[in-house]
Amino acid sequence: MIPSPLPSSDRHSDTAVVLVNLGTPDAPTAPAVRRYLGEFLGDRRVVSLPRWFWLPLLHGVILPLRAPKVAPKYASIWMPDGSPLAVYTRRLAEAVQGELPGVRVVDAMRYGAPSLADALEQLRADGVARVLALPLYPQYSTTTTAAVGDVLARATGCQVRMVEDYHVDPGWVDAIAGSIRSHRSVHGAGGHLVFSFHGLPQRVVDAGDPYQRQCQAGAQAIATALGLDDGDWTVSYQSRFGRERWLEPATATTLTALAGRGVQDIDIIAPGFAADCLETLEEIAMMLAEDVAALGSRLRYIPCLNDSPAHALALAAIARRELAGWV
Ligand SMILES: C=CC1=C(C)c2cc3[nH]c(cc4nc(cc5[nH]c(cc1n2)c(C)c5CCC(=O)O)C(CCC(=O)O)=C4C)c(C)c3C=C
Ligand SMILES: [Fe+2]
Ligand SMILES: [Fe+2]
Repeated sequence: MIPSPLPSSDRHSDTAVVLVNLGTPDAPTAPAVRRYLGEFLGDRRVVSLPRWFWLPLLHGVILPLRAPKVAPKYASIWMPDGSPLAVYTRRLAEAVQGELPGVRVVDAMRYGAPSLADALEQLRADGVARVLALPLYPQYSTTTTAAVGDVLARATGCQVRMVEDYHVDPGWVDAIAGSIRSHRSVHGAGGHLVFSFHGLPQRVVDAGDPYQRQCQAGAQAIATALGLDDGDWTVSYQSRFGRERWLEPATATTLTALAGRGVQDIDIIAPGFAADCLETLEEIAMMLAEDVAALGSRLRYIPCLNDSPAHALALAAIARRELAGWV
């Protein structure tokens, strides 16, 4: 990875903050989607089926079928500078850099490019001694955050720490609440607010993953900050993949029930995603919005925090606090 040009004070800093996101294809084409999904779904943190069974199925059946189906969806959300997830993550790192002079801030991806392993190697080569990794997953999961930890554990030549989660961090809760408030001040308050989080297999949560508990606690903190009554908001889970049981209720089911109850305007936000991506822009803002419209209601999507100043401030505060305690 070629680091972006930075003021010399930052380039020569002995401390770095790495914002780590999931990753995304580098083009909206079937071969690029296949490469990306192959790396992502090939990680045993994400799919823990026995390798002898899963890898032939993944590469022989799932990827050849899924990549050509998903590539046009990526094409429908692609930005002039690339995949939204990559573009917003890069801009967010620049915004956080603005809040943390004297510390070098870079972005990296767990799967695909710019790869986290390459970023760590580059930082070490540049003489950085301390690296604070901030996975852009507000809620901890063994499927996502721990997979970042796997790469960090292999880093050599510098000290590495990781922020485990920030699901009820006051600055982050305020940033999300502020974004909902300003959306509602422009469009009016919808009849109901849905917090839609990426789903997980129920089996993963049953094995002790704290993800669902953190999603619930975070949504509750945001609802409290907004002064919402219990009946005015719902948590749901989207993006089911595969045949086993995933967390419930499913976002699609929740939206159908709300529209069926006659709720005209439904606001929806996805606080598990730091940056807009396929799962928000295509799945929620396009597909689910169409489904809701067909039932005679309106789904109003509130974007992720992306590279907003409030997001940069919240993440910079988390990083500053971690670095201050690192003596
Ligand atoms: C077993 C499969 C999956 C698990 C477990 C999973 C957990 C998980 N994922 C995110 C965040 C994102 N996922 C994204 C895309 C995506 N996720 C899966 C599967 C699992 N995710 C697939 C197959 C895909 C690709 C799209 C598709 O084929 O439908 C994305 C968006 C990436 C982008 O390029 O825009 C994000 C972000 C979390 C937070 C999470 C566990 C908590
Ligand atoms: Fe996912
Ligand atoms: Fe999806």
